[in-house]
Amino acid sequence: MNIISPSILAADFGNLNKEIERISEAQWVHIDVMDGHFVPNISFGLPIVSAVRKLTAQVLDVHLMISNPLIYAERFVKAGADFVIFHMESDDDPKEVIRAVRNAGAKVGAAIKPGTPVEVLYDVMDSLDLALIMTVEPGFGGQSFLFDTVPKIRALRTFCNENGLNVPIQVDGGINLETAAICAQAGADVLVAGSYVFASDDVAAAVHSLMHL
Ligand SMILES: O=C(CO)[C@H](O)[C@H](O)COP(=O)(O)O
Repeated sequence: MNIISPSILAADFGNLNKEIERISEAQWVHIDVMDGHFVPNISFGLPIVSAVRKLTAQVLDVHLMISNPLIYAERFVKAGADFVIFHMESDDDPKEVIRAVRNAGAKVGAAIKPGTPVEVLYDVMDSLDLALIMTVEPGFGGQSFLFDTVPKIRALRTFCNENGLNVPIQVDGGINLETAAICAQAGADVLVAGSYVFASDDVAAAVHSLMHL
Protein backbone atom coordinates (compact mmCIF):
# COMPACT_ATOMS: atom_id res chain seq x y z
CA MET A 1 0.00 0.00 0.00
CA ASN A 2 1.29 3.44 -0.91
CA ILE A 3 1.31 6.31 1.55
CA ILE A 4 -0.78 9.21 0.24
CA SER A 5 -0.09 12.78 1.26
CA PRO A 6 -2.56 15.24 -0.27
CA SER A 7 -0.98 18.66 -0.79
CA ILE A 8 -3.16 21.33 0.81
CA LEU A 9 -1.76 23.83 -1.69
CA ALA A 10 -4.75 22.74 -3.79
CA ALA A 11 -7.25 23.08 -0.90
CA ASP A 12 -9.83 25.82 -0.33
CA PHE A 13 -8.16 27.84 2.44
CA GLY A 14 -11.46 29.46 3.34
CA ASN A 15 -12.67 26.02 4.42
CA LEU A 16 -9.54 24.45 5.82
CA ASN A 17 -11.45 22.54 8.47
CA LYS A 18 -13.71 20.91 5.85
CA GLU A 19 -10.81 20.32 3.48
CA ILE A 20 -8.81 18.45 6.13
CA GLU A 21 -11.91 16.35 6.84
CA ARG A 22 -12.22 15.57 3.11
CA ILE A 23 -8.74 14.02 3.10
CA SER A 24 -9.15 12.08 6.35
CA GLU A 25 -8.63 8.76 4.50
CA ALA A 26 -5.05 9.74 3.63
CA GLN A 27 -2.27 8.75 6.02
CA TRP A 28 -0.35 12.05 5.70
CA VAL A 29 -1.01 15.73 4.94
CA HIS A 30 1.53 17.60 2.81
CA ILE A 31 2.11 21.28 3.62
CA ASP A 32 4.02 23.36 1.06
CA VAL A 33 5.83 26.36 2.51
CA MET A 34 7.17 28.83 -0.10
CA ASP A 35 9.16 31.97 0.64
CA GLY A 36 9.00 33.84 -2.68
CA HIS A 37 12.80 33.57 -2.88
CA PHE A 38 13.75 29.91 -3.20
CA VAL A 39 10.73 29.58 -5.50
CA PRO A 40 8.86 32.34 -7.35
CA ASN A 41 5.72 32.01 -5.24
CA ILE A 42 4.59 32.63 -1.65
CA SER A 43 2.20 30.18 -0.02
CA PHE A 44 1.90 30.18 3.77
CA GLY A 45 3.95 29.49 6.86
CA LEU A 46 3.92 28.60 10.54
CA PRO A 47 0.31 29.61 11.41
CA ILE A 48 -1.11 27.22 8.80
CA VAL A 49 1.02 24.34 10.12
CA SER A 50 -0.26 25.07 13.67
CA ALA A 51 -3.84 25.31 12.43
CA VAL A 52 -3.66 21.98 10.56
CA ARG A 53 -1.98 20.37 13.58
CA LYS A 54 -5.04 21.26 15.68
CA LEU A 55 -7.39 19.80 13.06
CA THR A 56 -5.89 16.34 12.58
CA ALA A 57 -3.72 13.60 14.03
CA GLN A 58 -2.51 12.62 10.53
CA VAL A 59 1.21 12.77 9.86
CA LEU A 60 2.16 16.29 8.74
CA ASP A 61 5.01 16.47 6.24
CA VAL A 62 6.10 20.05 5.81
CA HIS A 63 7.97 20.78 2.58
CA LEU A 64 10.14 23.86 3.01
CA MET A 65 10.70 25.55 -0.35
CA ILE A 66 12.72 28.24 1.37
CA SER A 67 16.31 29.48 1.03
CA ASN A 68 17.21 29.25 4.73
CA PRO A 69 15.64 26.19 6.35
CA LEU A 70 18.13 26.23 9.22
CA ILE A 71 16.62 29.37 10.79
CA TYR A 72 13.09 27.98 10.67
CA ALA A 73 13.46 24.21 11.17
CA GLU A 74 12.86 24.20 14.92
CA ARG A 75 9.88 26.56 14.65
CA PHE A 76 8.17 24.27 12.14
CA VAL A 77 8.69 21.32 14.47
CA LYS A 78 7.18 23.30 17.35
CA ALA A 79 4.25 24.24 15.09
CA GLY A 80 3.48 20.53 14.71
CA ALA A 81 5.46 19.12 11.77
CA ASP A 82 6.16 15.39 12.01
CA PHE A 83 8.51 15.58 9.04
CA VAL A 84 10.45 18.67 8.00
CA ILE A 85 11.65 18.40 4.40
CA PHE A 86 14.30 20.84 3.23
CA HIS A 87 15.89 21.30 -0.20
CA MET A 88 19.42 20.18 -0.97
CA GLU A 89 19.64 23.32 -3.18
CA SER A 90 18.93 25.66 -0.24
CA ASP A 91 21.63 28.01 1.07
CA ASP A 92 22.23 25.97 4.24
CA ASP A 93 24.51 23.03 4.99
CA PRO A 94 22.34 19.87 4.72
CA LYS A 95 24.06 18.20 7.68
CA GLU A 96 23.32 21.20 9.91
CA VAL A 97 19.66 21.25 8.84
CA ILE A 98 19.35 17.51 9.48
CA ARG A 99 20.82 17.98 12.96
CA ALA A 100 18.54 20.94 13.73
CA VAL A 101 15.36 19.06 12.76
CA ARG A 102 16.38 15.98 14.74
CA ASN A 103 17.37 17.99 17.80
CA ALA A 104 13.97 19.65 17.67
CA GLY A 105 12.35 16.20 17.78
CA ALA A 106 10.98 15.61 14.27
CA LYS A 107 11.84 13.39 11.32
CA VAL A 108 13.81 14.87 8.49
CA GLY A 109 13.52 14.69 4.72
CA ALA A 110 15.65 16.10 1.91
CA ALA A 111 14.26 17.15 -1.47
CA ILE A 112 15.77 17.69 -4.90
CA LYS A 113 14.46 19.73 -7.81
CA PRO A 114 13.98 18.11 -11.25
CA GLY A 115 17.29 19.50 -12.53
CA THR A 116 19.38 18.28 -9.57
CA PRO A 117 21.21 14.97 -10.01
CA VAL A 118 20.01 12.25 -7.66
CA GLU A 119 23.59 11.56 -6.55
CA VAL A 120 23.40 14.77 -4.47
CA LEU A 121 21.24 12.80 -2.03
CA TYR A 122 23.58 9.83 -1.68
CA ASP A 123 25.84 11.54 0.84
CA VAL A 124 23.03 12.18 3.33
CA MET A 125 20.73 9.21 2.71
CA ASP A 126 21.88 7.34 5.82
CA SER A 127 20.80 10.25 8.03
CA LEU A 128 17.38 10.81 6.44
CA ASP A 129 13.87 9.60 7.26
CA LEU A 130 12.57 10.54 3.80
CA ALA A 131 13.88 11.55 0.37
CA LEU A 132 11.71 13.70 -1.91
CA ILE A 133 12.19 13.67 -5.66
CA MET A 134 10.29 16.61 -7.15
CA THR A 135 8.47 15.58 -10.31
CA VAL A 136 7.63 19.17 -11.26
CA GLU A 137 9.58 22.41 -10.85
CA PRO A 138 8.72 23.49 -7.27
CA GLY A 139 6.61 26.60 -6.81
CA PHE A 140 3.15 25.89 -8.20
CA GLY A 141 0.49 23.22 -8.05
CA GLY A 142 -1.35 21.92 -11.10
CA GLN A 143 1.69 21.40 -13.34
CA SER A 144 2.34 18.45 -15.65
CA PHE A 145 4.45 15.57 -14.42
CA LEU A 146 8.05 15.59 -15.72
CA PHE A 147 8.68 12.08 -17.02
CA ASP A 148 12.45 12.53 -17.12
CA THR A 149 12.50 12.48 -13.29
CA VAL A 150 11.50 8.79 -13.23
CA PRO A 151 15.03 7.40 -13.74
CA LYS A 152 16.06 9.29 -10.58
CA ILE A 153 13.40 7.47 -8.55
CA ARG A 154 14.65 4.17 -9.92
CA ALA A 155 18.28 5.05 -9.22
CA LEU A 156 17.52 6.10 -5.63
CA ARG A 157 15.56 2.91 -4.98
CA THR A 158 18.51 0.86 -6.29
CA PHE A 159 20.93 2.89 -4.14
CA CYS A 160 18.78 2.22 -1.04
CA ASN A 161 18.53 -1.50 -1.81
CA GLU A 162 22.25 -1.84 -2.42
CA ASN A 163 23.13 0.00 0.77
CA GLY A 164 20.53 -1.57 3.05
CA LEU A 165 18.75 1.75 3.59
CA ASN A 166 15.09 1.78 4.48
CA VAL A 167 14.34 5.40 3.56
CA PRO A 168 10.92 6.06 2.00
CA ILE A 169 11.00 7.83 -1.35
CA GLN A 170 8.43 10.57 -1.84
CA VAL A 171 7.37 12.09 -5.16
CA ASP A 172 5.57 15.39 -5.59
CA GLY A 173 4.07 17.16 -8.59
CA GLY A 174 1.66 16.19 -11.34
CA ILE A 175 0.63 12.99 -9.58
CA ASN A 176 -2.53 11.32 -10.90
CA LEU A 177 -3.55 7.70 -11.33
CA GLU A 178 -1.28 7.20 -14.35
CA THR A 179 1.84 9.00 -13.08
CA ALA A 180 1.42 7.57 -9.56
CA ALA A 181 1.58 4.04 -10.99
CA ILE A 182 4.75 4.91 -12.91
CA CYS A 183 6.37 6.36 -9.76
CA ALA A 184 5.31 3.46 -7.54
CA GLN A 185 6.70 1.00 -10.06
CA ALA A 186 9.98 2.94 -10.11
CA GLY A 187 10.23 2.65 -6.33
CA ALA A 188 8.32 5.55 -4.77
CA ASP A 189 6.51 4.87 -1.47
CA VAL A 190 4.91 8.21 -0.61
CA LEU A 191 2.79 9.99 -3.22
CA VAL A 192 1.98 13.69 -2.83
CA ALA A 193 -1.04 14.75 -4.84
CA GLY A 194 -2.68 18.16 -4.80
CA SER A 195 -4.98 18.90 -7.75
CA TYR A 196 -5.81 15.27 -8.48
CA VAL A 197 -7.18 14.71 -4.96
CA PHE A 198 -8.81 18.05 -4.17
CA ALA A 199 -10.44 18.48 -7.60
CA SER A 200 -12.10 15.10 -7.26
CA ASP A 201 -15.84 14.87 -6.47
CA ASP A 202 -15.08 11.82 -4.38
CA VAL A 203 -11.89 12.60 -2.50
CA ALA A 204 -11.94 9.40 -0.43
CA ALA A 205 -12.16 7.31 -3.61
CA ALA A 206 -9.33 9.32 -5.22
CA VAL A 207 -7.13 8.74 -2.17
CA HIS A 208 -7.96 5.03 -2.12
CA SER A 209 -7.24 4.63 -5.82
CA LEU A 210 -3.75 6.09 -5.31
CA MET A 211 -3.20 3.97 -2.22
CA HIS A 212 -4.03 0.70 -3.97
CA LEU A 213 -2.68 1.14 -7.50
O1 LIG B 1 5.28 21.11 -4.09
C1 LIG B 1 4.40 21.45 -4.80
C2 LIG B 1 4.58 22.60 -5.72
O2 LIG B 1 5.83 23.11 -5.52
C3 LIG B 1 3.05 20.75 -4.75
O3 LIG B 1 3.01 19.90 -3.61
C4 LIG B 1 2.80 19.94 -5.96
O4 LIG B 1 2.92 20.69 -7.10
C5 LIG B 1 1.48 19.20 -5.84
O5 LIG B 1 0.52 19.76 -6.61
P1 LIG B 1 -0.13 19.00 -7.86
O6 LIG B 1 -0.47 17.62 -7.40
O7 LIG B 1 -1.31 19.84 -8.15
O8 LIG B 1 0.91 18.98 -8.95
